[in-house]
Amino acid sequence: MTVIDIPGSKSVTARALFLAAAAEGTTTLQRPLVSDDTEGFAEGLTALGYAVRRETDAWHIEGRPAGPGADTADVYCRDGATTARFLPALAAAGHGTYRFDASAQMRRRPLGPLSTALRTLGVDLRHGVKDGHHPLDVHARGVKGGALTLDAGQSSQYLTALLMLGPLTAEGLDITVTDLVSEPYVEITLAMMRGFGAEITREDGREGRTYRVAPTGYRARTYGIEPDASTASYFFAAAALEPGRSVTVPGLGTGALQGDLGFVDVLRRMGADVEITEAGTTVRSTGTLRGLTVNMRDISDTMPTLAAIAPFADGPVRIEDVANTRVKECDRLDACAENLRRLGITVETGPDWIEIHPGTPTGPVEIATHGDHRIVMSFAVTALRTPGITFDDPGCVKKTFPDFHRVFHRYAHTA
Ligand SMILES: O=C(O)C1=C[C@@H](OP(=O)(O)O)[C@@H](O)[C@H](O)C1
Ligand SMILES: C=C(OP(=O)(O)O)C(=O)O
Repeated sequence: MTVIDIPGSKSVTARALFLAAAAEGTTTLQRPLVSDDTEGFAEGLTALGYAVRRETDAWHIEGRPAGPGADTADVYCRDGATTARFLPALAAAGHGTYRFDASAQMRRRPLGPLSTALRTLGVDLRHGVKDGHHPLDVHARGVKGGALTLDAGQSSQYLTALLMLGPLTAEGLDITVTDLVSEPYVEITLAMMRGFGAEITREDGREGRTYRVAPTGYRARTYGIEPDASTASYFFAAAALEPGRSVTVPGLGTGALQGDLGFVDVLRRMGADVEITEAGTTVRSTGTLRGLTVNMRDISDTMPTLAAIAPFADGPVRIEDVANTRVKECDRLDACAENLRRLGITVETGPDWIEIHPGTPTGPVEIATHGDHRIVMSFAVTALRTPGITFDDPGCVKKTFPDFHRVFHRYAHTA
């Protein structure tokens, strides 16, 4: 049995940074993820005039309930969509003029429905180059609140940004959602907001579901960040793939917030032995890997993980309802298909699905990563059983797991 210590959750760290910045008092985050995305988020907060003090295993943030300390700021969001989508909402609650920009990769990713929603709330928000994309300018004068309707069918992050803004408005916010992907991420948001003192109720009506967020503000606290479930998926997949192996991830158990831990249920359906306790999760290979059809709308960050082990299953693996993976760091359906085909595997794709047929991936092949950390980490799992796999940009794992190659190599070479 191999025990793997997985770094902190990106999604939990990003939310915790937002909530801490907006809270009354000083918050300590224990075991935050230290990676390009979360360092970019913390730097964004610093640019906006928040005091963030970083120690090795703890980050301390002085909250500013009235909003950013800076009157003007240039915020560079790097590749991080949590930074690029959450921070403009935080800034909107203050008073000042803020410019947000991002990497070329993030500039390509949409945020139109979030911009429209913020404008509906009276925020003066202007796009610099292309409507619905970074860069953007926010002229913030506080947000009164009110009601709005949101289509979060492309990204749940629009909803998370607005929900987290809710307690900072003068009168509260009612958000009616007509469509929603990645719903478990919204559950993380709600649980964490409540943990920082927010009050939210939910009503399901004919037009959609409405979240009512009260204008309570947030309270500072000490908050422990759980390990990243999407990162853990590579190790769980590796364990399921290789007869005789098992992986235990401590700290990701029955109380985990992240929906992506549900990836182990997919592995269980494929034949792996899975045990989830309060203390952590263990996946063991049974020597069987069955094909299946699976809807991954809720856990689509783990779609590439499954695609990368799919050829080793005894029948086709069909992954459905993952259209939004086309607007991530790259078009992940196309990137998975392209690389699997280069490895000699038969693959079909549609607008929101991919079907992968059994086969023996064959190198040498240089994986086209498209600068996407998940393409690298997923095909590193394929490489356990495929000699000759290399990557055109192995370093892009820094987005969420800078130490991935060392940790994965050590896993691969310990029995
Ligand atoms: O809110 C979050 O922390 C995230 C939500 C998901 O995005 P979408 O809602 O855009 O699918 C997920 O893919 C992303 O990695 C992190
Ligand atoms: C899609 C991802 O990141 P984000 O949307 O937070 O940039 C991811 O980490 O897979």
